[in-house]
Amino acid sequence: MAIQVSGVNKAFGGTPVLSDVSIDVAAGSLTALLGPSGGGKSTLLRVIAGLETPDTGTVLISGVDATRLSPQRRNVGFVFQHYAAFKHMSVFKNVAFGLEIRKRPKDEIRKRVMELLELVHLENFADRYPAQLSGGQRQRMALARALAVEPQVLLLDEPFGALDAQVRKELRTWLRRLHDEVHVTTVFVTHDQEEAIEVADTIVVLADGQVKQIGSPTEVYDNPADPFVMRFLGPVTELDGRLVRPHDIEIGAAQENGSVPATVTRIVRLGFEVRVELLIDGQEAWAQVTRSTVERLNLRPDQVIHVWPSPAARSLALSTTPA
Ligand SMILES: Nc1ncnc2c1ncn2[C@@H]1O[C@H](COP(=O)(O)OP(=O)(O)OP(=O)(O)O)[C@@H](O)[C@H]1O
Repeated sequence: MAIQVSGVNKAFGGTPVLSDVSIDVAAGSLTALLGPSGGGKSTLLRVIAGLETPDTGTVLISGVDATRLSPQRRNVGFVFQHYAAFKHMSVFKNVAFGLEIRKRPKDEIRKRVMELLELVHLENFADRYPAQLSGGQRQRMALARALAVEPQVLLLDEPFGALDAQVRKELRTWLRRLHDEVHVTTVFVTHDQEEAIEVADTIVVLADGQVKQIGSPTEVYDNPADPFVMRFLGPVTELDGRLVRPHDIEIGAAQENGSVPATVTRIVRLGFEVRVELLIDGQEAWAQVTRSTVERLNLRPDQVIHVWPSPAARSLALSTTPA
C-alpha cells in the first residue's frame, strides 16, 4: 500500500471532523475522496500531506510511519484549487523551482522540466508568465511543478474546482491520461460525483467525517452501501417504497407483472434522454427513458401508464434512509 490511514480522529475546537477514518490507497492508483461540502475531505487530504496532525491514529506512506513527519519529509506533491504560482517567474522557472532548491545540475533540470512541460502539453509555453495562461493551463503547470520532484504521492484538492464546466471536463480526461502515463499514486478531492466516477479507479465516499463506502466507481454506483451513498452517486427516485435509479424504471401502456399505475405529469427532453415525471399513488417520481420509448408510447401529460423496475434494477429500502 502506498498510503495507509488507520483509525484517524481529528476535531477542531471540540467538533469532530474526522471520526475513526481508515483507508488504504494502493500504489499507483488514482483515488477520489468524494463527499458533500464540510464532510472532511480536505482535512483528510491535509492529514495525509502532513499539514494537519491527527488527534489519534496513524498515517503510513510507503510503509513508513509518517504521522509525525513534516510535509517536506513525506515526499508528497500537492495541487490546490487556487494554485499559488510565482507570478514573477516564467512557466519554466515555476516548474524548475523544486529542482533548483535541491541544487540539481542545470542540464538535468532543463531536460526534466521540458519533459514535464510536454507531459502537460505546455511545451510551447515555457517562456510565458502565469498571468499569460488560462486557468486550465495554470493548473496543468501546477501539476508539472508538483511532479517535478518525483513525489511518491500526489495530492490534489479540487484541482479543477475553480474552472468552468467545459475546461473541467477536458482536464478530467487529461488527468486520467496523465495518470496512465505516470502512474504516481494520486489522491484527489472532489465533491463532483461525475468527476470521481470518470477519473478514479477507487472512490472513498466521505461524509460527516466518516468513510461511508470504499470501492470502484462501478461498485459504489451499482451497490451503494446505504441510501445516502446512492443519492450522492447519482440520480434516484422512489418506486414502491424503494430507492431506484430513474434509468432502472421501465414504462409501458399496459399492466405488467409487478407494475404500478402512474400518471405522467411532465415530459422533459434532454437530447437523447427523456425525463418522464410521474405521480404514483400521490407520490412524485421520475423515469429516465429514451426518446424512442416516448414516441412509441406517444406519451402525453395526464396519460396513465404502468411502471416497474427493470429486471437488473438495483434498489434500496427507504426505511433505512437517515433523517
Ligand atoms: N482549521 C480549521 N479550524 C476549524 N474548523 C475547521 C478547520 N478546517 C476545517 N474545519 C471544519 O471541518 C469541517 C470539514 O472541513 P473540510 O474542509 O475537511 O471539508 P470538505 O469535505 O473538504 O469540504 P469542502 O468541499 O467544502 O472543502 C468543516 O466543518 C470545517 O468548517
